Amino acid sequence: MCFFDTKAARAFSLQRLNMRCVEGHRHHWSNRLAAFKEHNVRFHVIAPKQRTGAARRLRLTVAASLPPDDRSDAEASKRRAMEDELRDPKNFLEFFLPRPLRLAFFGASAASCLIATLLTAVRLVQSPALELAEGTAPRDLIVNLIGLATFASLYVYDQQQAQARIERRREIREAQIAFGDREVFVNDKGEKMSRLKEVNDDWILRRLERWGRRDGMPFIGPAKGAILQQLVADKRPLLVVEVGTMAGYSALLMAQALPPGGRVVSFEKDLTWLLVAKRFMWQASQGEKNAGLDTRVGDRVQVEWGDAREALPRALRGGSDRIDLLFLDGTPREYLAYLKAAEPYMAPGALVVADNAGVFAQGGLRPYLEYVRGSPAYRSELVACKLEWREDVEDGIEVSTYLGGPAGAKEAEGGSAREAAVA
Ligand SMILES: C[S@@+](CC[C@H](N)C(=O)[O-])C[C@H]1O[C@@H](n2cnc3c(N)ncnc32)[C@H](O)[C@@H]1O
Repeated sequence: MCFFDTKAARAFSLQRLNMRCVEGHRHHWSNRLAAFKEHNVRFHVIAPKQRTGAARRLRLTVAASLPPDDRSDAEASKRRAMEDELRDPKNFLEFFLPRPLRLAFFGASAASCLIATLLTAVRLVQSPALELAEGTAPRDLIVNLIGLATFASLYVYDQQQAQARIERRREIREAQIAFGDREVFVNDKGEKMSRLKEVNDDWILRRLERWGRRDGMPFIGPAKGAILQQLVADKRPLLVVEVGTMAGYSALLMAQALPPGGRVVSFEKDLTWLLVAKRFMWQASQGEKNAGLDTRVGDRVQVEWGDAREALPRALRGGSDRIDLLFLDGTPREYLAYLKAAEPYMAPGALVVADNAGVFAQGGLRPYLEYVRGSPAYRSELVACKLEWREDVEDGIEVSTYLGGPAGAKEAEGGSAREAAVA
């Protein structure tokens, strides 16, 4: 069982942002814990919903042992029914009157109406004149027939609803397997099962990719992201500075590829994105995968609030750390200003990576590109690639090697220092 840091959750307004990790329902903790445990359901407590006296409701995400579709043995179907029952309640009534009780009630009521209808019919057949004269039998017959129809319909409706929910869950499971959030495994009884993967940095990246693809978010995307990750892995920087965090997608990608002791300092001027990114970094540090690491992946990213043109020098001034890799992904026409602000803090040989050097080459990025391509302090080249989420739009990443200040520039003129700086 894994409890998230509820204090940190509140700090980043998780309840308000209400972006749930995985599918789940709220259940009354004390009533449901034993049953969940019995059925091997794992909890991730995200945040307390509210605390009113003894009634403490918790938001749960369920990494449950969901049964597969092809199991037919009695024990498995019993477990499936129980799990469905535990997860089904949607309102007060359903919570206190679970489906087996509801079905028993509807079934018994329908049966009693049927019996009463038959008895009344027998009475009518045996002595029709008497019953018709008294007038009670026809009335009883109608009342019982209405009761029979009502309870039988409720019974069938409830069954159909249950089937529909089971079907919907199956579709959700299949979708989760397809986009990689759920894994299929065979348990020790030889049964094929599926379970949600743990929430960690990979999980967050998959989620951000889905979000980015669906809504066309300007995250760097998996194709350019792979190039960026490779640059980080090859360069092995101890200090990466990023301008433009947004949700933290590129920051996480770089953090995954850092050498031991490496960190990413990422600047974001928009407060909402800052909070969103901090939240994702916190989530990206969860899971068993991260527990085994010296520094959890999300913890390697430090998100700073402010316009990078002022915040960057402010953050680095006075420190001895030098930037080994600078990733520019803020406002295109400001790239040159970011670079100028970072230059005094860059280590010779540092890499400067600028996103969207293809789509904005003749627009906002022009002064920046002219600078890095024309300055003797840089060796620069365009790595051509497609725009994020688009196969039909050409883009590129400008990768520039900073050869140092005036000294670097002089060596650059000599030519041989370039190779040394790159190496
Ligand atoms: C293209 S998005 C960054 C995407 C992110 N790097 C990724 O790949 O996931 C640009 C972000 O830069 C931020 N930004 C723009 N100008 C900035 C500045 N001067 N300082 C800090 N952040 C800035 C914007 O608020 C926006 O969130």
